[in-house]
Amino acid sequence: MASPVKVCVTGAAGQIGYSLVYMIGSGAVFGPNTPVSLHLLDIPPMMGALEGVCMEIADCALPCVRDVVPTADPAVAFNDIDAAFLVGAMPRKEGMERKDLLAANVKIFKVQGEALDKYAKKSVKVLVVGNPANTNALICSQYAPTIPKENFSAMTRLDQNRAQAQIAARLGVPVAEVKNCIIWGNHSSTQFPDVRHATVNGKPVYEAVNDDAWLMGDFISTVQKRGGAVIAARKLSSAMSAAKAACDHMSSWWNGTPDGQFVSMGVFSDGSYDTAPGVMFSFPVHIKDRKWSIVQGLPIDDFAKGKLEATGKELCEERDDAMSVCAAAQ
Ligand SMILES: NC(=O)C1=CN([C@@H]2O[C@H](COP(=O)(O)OP(=O)(O)OC[C@H]3O[C@@H](n4cnc5c(N)ncnc54)[C@H](O)[C@@H]3O)[C@@H](O)[C@H]2O)C=CC1
Ligand SMILES: O=C(O)CCC(=O)C(=O)O
Repeated sequence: MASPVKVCVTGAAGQIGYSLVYMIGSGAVFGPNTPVSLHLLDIPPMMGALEGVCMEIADCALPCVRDVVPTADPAVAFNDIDAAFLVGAMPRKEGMERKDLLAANVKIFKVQGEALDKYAKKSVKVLVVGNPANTNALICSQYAPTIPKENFSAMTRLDQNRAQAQIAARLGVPVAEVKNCIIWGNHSSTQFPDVRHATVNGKPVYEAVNDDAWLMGDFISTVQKRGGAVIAARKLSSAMSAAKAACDHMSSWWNGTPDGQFVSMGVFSDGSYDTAPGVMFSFPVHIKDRKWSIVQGLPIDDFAKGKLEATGKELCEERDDAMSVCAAAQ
């Protein structure tokens, strides 16, 4: 058997962590024949709960799990890792926007960026899930200057999955038949879920649905507000679906995207589609050999242009706020 992929999950004793470590251990991300070494990080008061999670991983008897390292020390958690799922952060409660978490959570990602820089492999692939995910990923990368910027990403795959599921439900087709839904911008209520380039069984979604008012109205707001709707119903934020999306994101990054298909990831903007360079903007990307590239040349109409501008403006504001928080914490 190959040598294990060393994978860190932060916030491993939390809600998302509980589903995520099982999915990684089951082979859903790195493959059913690839052993994994699970490095599980949480804060000192959660070490008891984390021990329980470790007992359960053992009791699952997962063939892929080579070893499990529970710890509250980032130096141990990030040591020589190949992949990181940065989940550990405060979730929002009812009535909050994700950016309300910025002041509390951005400092975590500064400290973890510094630790990744010191202890992780330079090839480490970092997925930030903790909110506000795009801006946390930006800060994390900023404090890890010896790791290439391309190795940091933020999760908008849950939004992509939500968009795909909404279209499938509307058309009464299996979800796998819907392809190439795009999430542009921020993982927030300004995100732009865009199905202008999506297909269902090869046919354009706009033709198949044949209801532009819905696609440009309720469809978009349903996806934008889905996280809040789950909080209102569960009194807790999305966890199972978030863990599944994190696995989908890392699996696409590790294994690549099929020809003709793309996925959405928050990545460093290079100014494509007139977005602000340097913010972590969600774009459609192709992935090959563990390298993503932004899909170029998609036509952007005036409606889409306005949406991209609004979400880009919010990302620039979040970036400026986050920089002030980090500067004040020096
Ligand atoms: N990008 C996305 O699509 C989504 C993002 N999220 C975000 O993911 C984050 C985690 O959500 P849940 O698991 O539901 O929260 P949770 O509160 O159940 O778990 C968070 C865990 O992180 C730990 N933690 C806090 N600070 C830490 C640190 N410095 N180092 C390591 N661990 C630390 C906590 O002790 C806790 O065990 C939240 O910020 C939430 O908003 C949630 C769903 C989707
Ligand atoms: O909306 C939230 O803050 C909860 C978690 C999340 O980011 C989501 O469900 O999309």
